[in-house]
Amino acid sequence: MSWGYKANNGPQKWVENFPIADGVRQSPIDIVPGQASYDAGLKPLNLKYDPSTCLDILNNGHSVQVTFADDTDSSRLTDGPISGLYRLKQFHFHWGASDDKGSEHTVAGTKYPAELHLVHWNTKYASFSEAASKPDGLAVVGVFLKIGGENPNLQKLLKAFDTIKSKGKQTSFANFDPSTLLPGCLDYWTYDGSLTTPPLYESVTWIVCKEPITASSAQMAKFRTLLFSADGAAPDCMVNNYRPPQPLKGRTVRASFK
Ligand SMILES: NS(=O)(=O)c1cc(F)ccc1F
Ligand SMILES: [Zn+2]
Repeated sequence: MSWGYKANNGPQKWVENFPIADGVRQSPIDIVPGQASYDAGLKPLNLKYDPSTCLDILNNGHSVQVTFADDTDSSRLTDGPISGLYRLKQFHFHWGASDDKGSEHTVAGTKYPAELHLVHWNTKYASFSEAASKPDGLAVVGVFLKIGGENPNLQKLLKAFDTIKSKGKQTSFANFDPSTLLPGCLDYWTYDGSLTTPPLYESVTWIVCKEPITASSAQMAKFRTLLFSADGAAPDCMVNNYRPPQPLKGRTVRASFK
């Protein structure tokens, strides 16, 4: 049986097939603002996304993912805590069964209803796959979602959900600008971490935005209509697809803001 988020295949069991689950730089973590160190040397994030690189939207059985053409530098991240240029590969979300949980990172123990991850890979490597296992291979920008007014930019994604309800479904998805999902203020926390799903590679420079974006409770309910299960199998709601916070193990969390 493959990994998932249930009692019999979830985060507490992943270590059996992926021993790095007990590693020294695992993600997510609880971010405690009072314990983060302000680093004046941290640059502002420089994100430039080209909507024409948006390819498709997919239910991969663990999340909903929007994939981008990454054969050029036209959608990329530079500056911030990283050196070099990292290309956008995909973004996806993690969310709960109810509005009181769902994010992977937490802030002084606070869970948000969802978390967006924008996944970028270091162009010093030849591809995402090659970069994914290197200590400086990936940079993931995390954005919290909180309950508020309806988010019109999220609406474009949600409209596609009916056609990708079950695992393995995908559909073309063009001209979406992921920068419309970023908060106005790009203050961030950063630390060295890992993928939050198997294979849990310790290859991620995490960049977690302090300011959340909003989603309405109805929009959050739409995420919960997606299925972990494939067409024809017993329907299994895609909810609680988040890993809980992991031990800091001596790591420092830096803040780009005072
Ligand atoms: N949740 S994550 O951003 O750490 C992540 C990104 C990937 F590209 C692959 C696996 C992952 F778990
Ligand atoms: Zn993620």
